[in-house]
Amino acid sequence: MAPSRYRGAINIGFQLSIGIGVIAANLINYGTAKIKGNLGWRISLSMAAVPALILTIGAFFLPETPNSLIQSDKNHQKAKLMLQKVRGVTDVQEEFEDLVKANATSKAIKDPFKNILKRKYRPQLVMAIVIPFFQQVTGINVIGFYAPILFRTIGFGGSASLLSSVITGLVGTSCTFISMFMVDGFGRKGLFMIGGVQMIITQMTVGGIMAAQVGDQNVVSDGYAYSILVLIMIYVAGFSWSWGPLGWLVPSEIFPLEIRSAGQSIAVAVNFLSTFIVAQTFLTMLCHFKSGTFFFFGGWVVIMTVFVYLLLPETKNLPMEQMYQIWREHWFWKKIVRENEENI
Ligand SMILES: OC[C@H]1O[C@](O)(CO)[C@@H](O)[C@@H]1O
Repeated sequence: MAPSRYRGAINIGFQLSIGIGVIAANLINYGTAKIKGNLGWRISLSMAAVPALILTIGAFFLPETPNSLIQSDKNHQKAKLMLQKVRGVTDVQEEFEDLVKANATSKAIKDPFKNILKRKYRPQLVMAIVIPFFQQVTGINVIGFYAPILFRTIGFGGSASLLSSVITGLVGTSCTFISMFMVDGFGRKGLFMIGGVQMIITQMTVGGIMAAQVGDQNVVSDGYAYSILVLIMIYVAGFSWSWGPLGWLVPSEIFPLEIRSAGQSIAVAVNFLSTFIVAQTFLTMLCHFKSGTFFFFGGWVVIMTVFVYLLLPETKNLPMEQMYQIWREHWFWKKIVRENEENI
């Protein structure tokens, strides 16, 4: 329902909320870690139930949306009244008719998972898989999990964990906020390129410094330690205005209605699966690759930046109904989707 001119900004609210949640969790952990005895971790763990509790109680007071009233075919008049209430105006006829039409269309859709396998949807299927995968192999969660140890290793001592939460939290959230203002004007591809280059340079440089400086004693000079801190901040900034929000936004806007539910499910499943795999493997990877870990993820960012440059069309400001055109006009995808146009 978001107007196409603001679709990017509104969608980025999702990643922004994740970022605010991460800051809140980090600060709670920092505070509870100071509690003596073994009460700290219990408080920290149980605080995770607070947002869930608010949502659960809130659900009891949540009114039906106009959409769900139309969907359940209960009462169109009630749906219209609800739409008027939500919008705060009485003239909602046009939007109401759109909703009824969209509902009829979505009811007519059968087998979205079978549809998405058709050749004409190949670009969308590829994007549904690779974009969330790429978001995770930027290595963001490795930096997030490993940052406290990294900062301690290079000599930041006790303040390391607060420092890392400030870095991954405040820098990240502010840059996601900036992304909200840039995404519909400047475009998705530009942000992907800038963030990608930032992450490549910073990861390669941190890897280089770690390889050259961290010996058996695990100490680096102050100058190098501060350089690593600044480099990690630039890396987090790069992620937070590119792959962080856009890794959710782009898959959400490229699927036509016929495959939207399947496409979104695949994208979210690939994201969580990739997050799980990276989280489960990065400790072993750090033990074996050491500073090579930074080159490994940096290498992925090179691949994904080239991929976006060559294979992802710009999607800013385009109404969702016209999105199918971008593949027909694209130098590569047109060969895949056009050959099969008679099969639409
Ligand atoms: O939402 C996508 C990703 O962004 C982060 O929240 C970091 O800002 C990650 O923890 C998550 O995997």
